[in-house]
Amino acid sequence: MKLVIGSDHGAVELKEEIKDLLKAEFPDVEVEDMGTFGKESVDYPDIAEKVCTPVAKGEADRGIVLCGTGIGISIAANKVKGIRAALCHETYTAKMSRQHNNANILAMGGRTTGPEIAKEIVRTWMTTEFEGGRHERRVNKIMALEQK
Ligand SMILES: O=C[C@H](O)[C@H](O)[C@H](O)COP(=O)(O)O
Repeated sequence: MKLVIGSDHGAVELKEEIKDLLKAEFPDVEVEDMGTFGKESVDYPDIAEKVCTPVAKGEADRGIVLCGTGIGISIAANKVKGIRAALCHETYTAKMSRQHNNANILAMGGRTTGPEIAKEIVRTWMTTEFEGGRHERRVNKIMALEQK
């Protein structure tokens, strides 16, 4: 699996924590960091585009996007055709975002979610599969909205 990750200046530390977790616990996952790499202020829609474009094109399987709250970057991510981004603050929604919504992007906030909770969310999100069935019909309807 290939995973792309990116954050604005509001979550650069959380991004590093998550990369460390992925390296330690998911060594088979290829991780590409799309930035930002410092504390200088950047615009989260630019980061969302950098992460979501390869996922939408099928060049990466999944992505993780981070900003101060996770709100702005998840809104931006969901504007990219083919993206289903889920903003998660705890593990239940992370699990459901995979089982029911087949989320291909996980969004979190570096100013709202502590590193240990965030790591649990990532573990859950990385290891939960889409259930399909009735959920597939609904996800297909979500994707059909992009054509209207
Ligand atoms: O939803 C947006 C994110 O939380 C941003 O990280 C936040 O708006 C950035 O704010 P500031 O420019 O004040 O650091």
